[in-house]
Amino acid sequence: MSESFYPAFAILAVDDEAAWLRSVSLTLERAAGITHLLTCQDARRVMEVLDGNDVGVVLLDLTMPHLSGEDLLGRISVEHPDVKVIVVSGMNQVETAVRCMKLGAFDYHVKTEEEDRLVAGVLRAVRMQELQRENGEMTARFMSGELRNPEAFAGIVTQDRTMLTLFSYVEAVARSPQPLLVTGESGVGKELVAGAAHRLSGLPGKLVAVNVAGLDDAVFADTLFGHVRGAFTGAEQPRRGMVEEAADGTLFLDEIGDLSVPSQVKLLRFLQEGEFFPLGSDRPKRVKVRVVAATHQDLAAKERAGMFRRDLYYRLRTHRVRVPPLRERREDVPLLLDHFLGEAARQLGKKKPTPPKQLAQLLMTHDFPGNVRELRAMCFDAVSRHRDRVLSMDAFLEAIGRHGNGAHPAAEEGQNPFGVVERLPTFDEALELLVQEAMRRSGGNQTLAARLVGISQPALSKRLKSYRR
Ligand SMILES: Nc1ncnc2c1ncn2[C@@H]1O[C@H](COP(=O)(O)OP(=O)(O)OP(=O)(O)O)[C@@H](O)[C@H]1O
Repeated sequence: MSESFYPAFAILAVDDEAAWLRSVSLTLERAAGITHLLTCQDARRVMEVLDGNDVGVVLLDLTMPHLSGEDLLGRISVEHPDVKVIVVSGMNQVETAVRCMKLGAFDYHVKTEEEDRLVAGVLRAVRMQELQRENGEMTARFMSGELRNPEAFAGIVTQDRTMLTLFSYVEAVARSPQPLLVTGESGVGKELVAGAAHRLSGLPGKLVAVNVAGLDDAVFADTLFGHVRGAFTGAEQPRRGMVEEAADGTLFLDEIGDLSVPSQVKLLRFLQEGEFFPLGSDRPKRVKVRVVAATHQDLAAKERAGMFRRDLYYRLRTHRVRVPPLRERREDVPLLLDHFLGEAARQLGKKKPTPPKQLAQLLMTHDFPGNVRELRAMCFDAVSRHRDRVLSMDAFLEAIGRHGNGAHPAAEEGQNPFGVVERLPTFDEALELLVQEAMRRSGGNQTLAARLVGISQPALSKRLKSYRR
């Protein structure tokens, strides 16, 4: 069975009339892209089909020879309670509808109603089934605490518990067709998470990344949806958009918080309908792509401020993860340091340098506003300057502003830390507090504590001794 069948489970249509089965199959495929459909004309075979296939939704006729739809509904509710049954009856009778709902039907439709309503009902049942499955899978994954495919995260170096829980979540929702929203500060590794989500999705198509920041609406539409020949002056050739490039794969929309409001409308329409119009064309195209969106912005705040459409926001955050900043997982710093020193040495054709013992400890005291990207850049800079066997701390000290050059960043920003203190400490008290904090941050390492506050180790040691007296 092709991977691109939608949805992941089958929809079983049961009716003794072959013409209705044909018509409903065509309608569901055309209007909702549903291609994973089984049909059954003989009511007596339905339980056997359910036992032998992964069926999530059943469309059930009520009046059939041999076995009534109501009897079947009762059996399905008992033997396959997770399956959503939509009764599609020839009769518009309230009493029958009420009886069916009591027997466990998910929904009740009448054959003569407009087909849009049935399609919407089927999509509701599909979504409900998907959510139920995702929920079950996530619970199982969290309970076991194990990753089924740890290799999908191999490029993401971490030992942090929050990150490992995030991996379990991403794995659990990876096969969902619904969007995944990845938030977190710049440089935390959001793009790496998107890559893992794609690898785990099992989708046969490509991962296509588009940075939507700064795209005006026309460029956004052209980039995503492409154009036909002659769509605008200069459009001499038709061009496929990124959505088509990502068909049966993943479309990664980076910096989604910067999307203009008109472009938000276009994206929402595509997410809701699964179809789009290339520029200059009035023929809709339909493709299946999984959307993963990322932003370093606070989308909830943007939504509250009216700068991000609420409907799109809720659609995008169906599944969501927040990648924590590096300062919230400082124990990752030594691992990442080792990883990037190795990577930098390989790329620069050098032998991997040995870092001084205190380096990791020093870096763990830094807040890394630029997160993992900042640490990576520091390592590359240090390795490119490196000559001797042991790596010099200087490049790192410079990068984190501890080299005695220039003022402390807090002072530069006009935020003197003593500004908030009611009673100013005396000079000696302030020094003692500073030394204590440096010792705390350096984990009791005097050499490192001395570097943090810009004095020599013997001078620090002398002060410590004087405090003990
Ligand atoms: N845990 C990690 N292990 C190894 N490399 C990482 C890790 N996290 C981030 N990186 C590396 O750091 C750099 C920044 O990561 P990435 O581009 O994924 O961040 P981002 O959150 O998408 O940033 P932005 O918001 O600026 O787009 C990349 O070179 C990436 O490979």
